[in-house]
Amino acid sequence: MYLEALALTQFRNFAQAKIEPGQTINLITGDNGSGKTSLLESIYCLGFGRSFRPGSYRQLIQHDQSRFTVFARVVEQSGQKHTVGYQRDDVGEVQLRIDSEKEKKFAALARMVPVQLMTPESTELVLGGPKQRRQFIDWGVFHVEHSFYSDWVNFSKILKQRNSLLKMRRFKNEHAYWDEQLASHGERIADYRESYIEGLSDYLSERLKTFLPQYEFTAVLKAGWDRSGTLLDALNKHQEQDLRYGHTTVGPHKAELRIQANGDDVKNILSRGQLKLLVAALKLVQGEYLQRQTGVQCIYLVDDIAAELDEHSQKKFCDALMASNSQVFVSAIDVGILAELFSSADIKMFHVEHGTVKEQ
Ligand SMILES: Nc1ncnc2c1ncn2[C@@H]1O[C@H](COP(=O)(O)OP(=O)(O)OP(=O)(O)O)[C@@H](O)[C@H]1O
Repeated sequence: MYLEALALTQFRNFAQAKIEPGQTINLITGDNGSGKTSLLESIYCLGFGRSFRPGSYRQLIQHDQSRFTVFARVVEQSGQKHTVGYQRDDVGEVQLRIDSEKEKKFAALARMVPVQLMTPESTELVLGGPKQRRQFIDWGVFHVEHSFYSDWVNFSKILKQRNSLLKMRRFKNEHAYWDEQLASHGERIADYRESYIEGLSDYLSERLKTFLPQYEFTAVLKAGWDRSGTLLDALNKHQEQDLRYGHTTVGPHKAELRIQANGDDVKNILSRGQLKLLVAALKLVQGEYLQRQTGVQCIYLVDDIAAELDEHSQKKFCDALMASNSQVFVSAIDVGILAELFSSADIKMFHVEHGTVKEQ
């Protein structure tokens, strides 16, 4: 899929802005503080319902205004078009629209706008805690396996209930009911994740052979409990411990994806630039896998491509972005080397200046 039109109202420093992006490479240029990242952020909001930058949603609303709106016309692989709209006001009220109809669930919008983001901070995916990697896997599973979402929502609700009972030490009487529910959703979540990582692994190995050929990579998924037994058994076994800690210590919410290079944690072995290339590989293959499994193409948002990548690495990354045939939005201060890197692509250029954007 791709965005045929994007319109922002009172979003960050944009009072009103409209663009008609190209189907492949879109270069967004402008000085520091002009609004390049904000433009990418607005697209990200359609896919995630929140920003990738720290702070509250209120910071997305233009100063002295009371709401922001992001609107897009989405073209599916089949050629079918839909309009999607996301509005949020300063008291947190959210209005979602798909084809002018009100929509209650953000997941419906997210499904229509699969977005992958690369920023200089994206290395947190491998340097940060396991939650980042669980979110990475879950993005993929959510878009590939549609029944995952209801298991995930139910699991999260029950986990919250179970944890509050554990905290109040009122767990014992009710535990059988909660544990059975939690275990059945949890087992399914683990199965989905396992088969997703299994499917993704071949694509990842291939991509890493080009990106970082000097290393042998492995990606091992730990389910969050010992899967030689059931989750129900693990919950029973850890009940004393859970009561002591006041929360559930086993289950898919404790899953971890361990990525190693030459048998060592990538954190210990790769340079900053190599880590960025690894993360680029992870994000690219998620898009590739999504397309293979569902026929849907995701949108790549790339903020400041040059940061920490040498020219050789930038070329590998840009070549892979072009080969994906997906819609890509790349921000940079000036066109500089980007025009050369993307010279074989059909490029559309936009220039941002003080919250206004013009096609060039
Ligand atoms: N809610 C808001 N209302 C109005 N202006 C805002 C709001 N939030 C941020 N800004 C301003 O919007 C401008 C654009 O920021 P943005 O991060 O998008 O710039 P950029 O072009 O990506 O800059 P850089 O090249 O430095 O990364 C900044 O000057 C910022 O102060």
